[in-house]
Amino acid sequence: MSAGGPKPVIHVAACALLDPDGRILIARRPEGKPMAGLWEFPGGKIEPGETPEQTVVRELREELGVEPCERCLHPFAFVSHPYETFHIVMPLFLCRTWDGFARPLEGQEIAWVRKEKLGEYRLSPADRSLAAEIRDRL
Ligand SMILES: Nc1nc2c([nH]c(=O)n2[C@@H]2O[C@H](COP(=O)(O)OP(=O)(O)OP(=O)(O)O)[C@@H](O)[C@H]2O)c(=O)[nH]1
Repeated sequence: MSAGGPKPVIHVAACALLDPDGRILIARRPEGKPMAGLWEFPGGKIEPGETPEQTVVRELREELGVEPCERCLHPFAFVSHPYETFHIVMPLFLCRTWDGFARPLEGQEIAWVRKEKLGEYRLSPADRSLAAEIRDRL
């Protein structure tokens, strides 16, 4: 692709798990992955044929071993953000109910964070406006 040419648009779906104490789960991208070390909401790329809800259910299972029901996923916000080599479009769901105990299954670090403290973590650039939305609207 030539510099300044069109960038691929990547469709991702992510979820903020919210516990009864009002804390939100974020995960730190492990070494070896692009944007390693930055904190994000659990989720991943939407595979062909998947709905964003199905992506979130699959990724939460793979990454954290938790099982939300699809109807527990509430659309909260979305981002459309230009990165250097791609453009990300990502809905963020909110989930307060799930089965299982969230644990890091893919070598990632996880943290349960109060909404006021999200800004203290080094978030992926696309997620910074989402953290502000959570702080203001939740
Ligand atoms: N999961 C997730 N990805 C995000 C967020 N914000 C953000 O910019 N991204 C970016 O969106 C892309 C999603 O890729 P991913 O690596 O999580 O997805 P995946 O597990 O399906 O991909 P892989 O199997 O290729 O590793 C990455 O470039 C990631 O940095 C977020 O809050 N959650």
